Amino acid sequence: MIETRGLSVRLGEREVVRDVDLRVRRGEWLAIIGPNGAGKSTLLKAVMGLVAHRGDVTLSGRPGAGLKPRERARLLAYAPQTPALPPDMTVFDYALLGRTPYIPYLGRESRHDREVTASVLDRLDLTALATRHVGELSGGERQRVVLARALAQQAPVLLLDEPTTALDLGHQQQVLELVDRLRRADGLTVVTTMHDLTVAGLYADALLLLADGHAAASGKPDQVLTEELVGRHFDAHVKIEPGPDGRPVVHLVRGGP
Ligand SMILES: Nc1ncnc2c1ncn2[C@@H]1O[C@H](COP(=O)(O)OP(=O)(O)OP(=O)(O)O)[C@@H](O)[C@H]1O
Repeated sequence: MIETRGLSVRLGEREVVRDVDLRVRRGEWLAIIGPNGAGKSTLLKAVMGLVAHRGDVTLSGRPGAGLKPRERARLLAYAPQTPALPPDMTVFDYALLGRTPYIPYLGRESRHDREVTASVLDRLDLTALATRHVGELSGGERQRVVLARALAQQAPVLLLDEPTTALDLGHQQQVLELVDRLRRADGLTVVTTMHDLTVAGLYADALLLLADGHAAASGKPDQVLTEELVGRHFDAHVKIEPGPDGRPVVHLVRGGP
């Protein structure tokens, strides 16, 4: 479970996240949507404790502010949008870093830690790349390796910053289905930022539309993905229709603004 109250972040002269309250229960998936620069990544970083903020963050009932890094890492895993990867590290060793909250230092990992890591790599189609160096990977392969590290952490809350932007269609589906299975089977709580509004509405239970740092709308996908709200906040001309399962499908209309 994850909750924020009055979360605000000031960067330089600007308040880029303003007074955001959110609540995601165990096993729920919240997708944060919004135009470029709306504050989506900054909001995730504030929840992670990576940027100074005002307001409260509660993780699985515990105040985020008092948590030691190792305690936080056992509660919360995070896959950033553009992480710096150590180029000479192998894919396996990089994913194994996800186990560091449970081991004193790398090299002291148990057989269980290596098994968890191998299993995550397998589920993300990365076993064949396990001995390759991270610096030699394609963009989509790197993105899946970063996700593998976060999943190897086995924390009850997973924060993913645009997790599928570099992925081909098949790997997008593989990643989203895997995360979806984990939340259904294990009660994983998921918060993602996403630009593909149709995909956000397809997988998430709830959407938060962030505009200029504040929560402009929130609710079920069909309450947030309306032509009026999307048109206004993204400055886009769209048509939105229910898909085969009733979830909204967002189409761009040619000749828009
Ligand atoms: N270190 C910084 N100092 C000052 N402003 C910053 C800094 N980092 C980000 N910003 C600004 O904060 C705002 C929010 O940025 P953020 O990356 O959270 O947006 P976003 O919604 O994730 O955008 P995108 O969809 O483009 O990834 C932007 O206007 C950005 O320019």
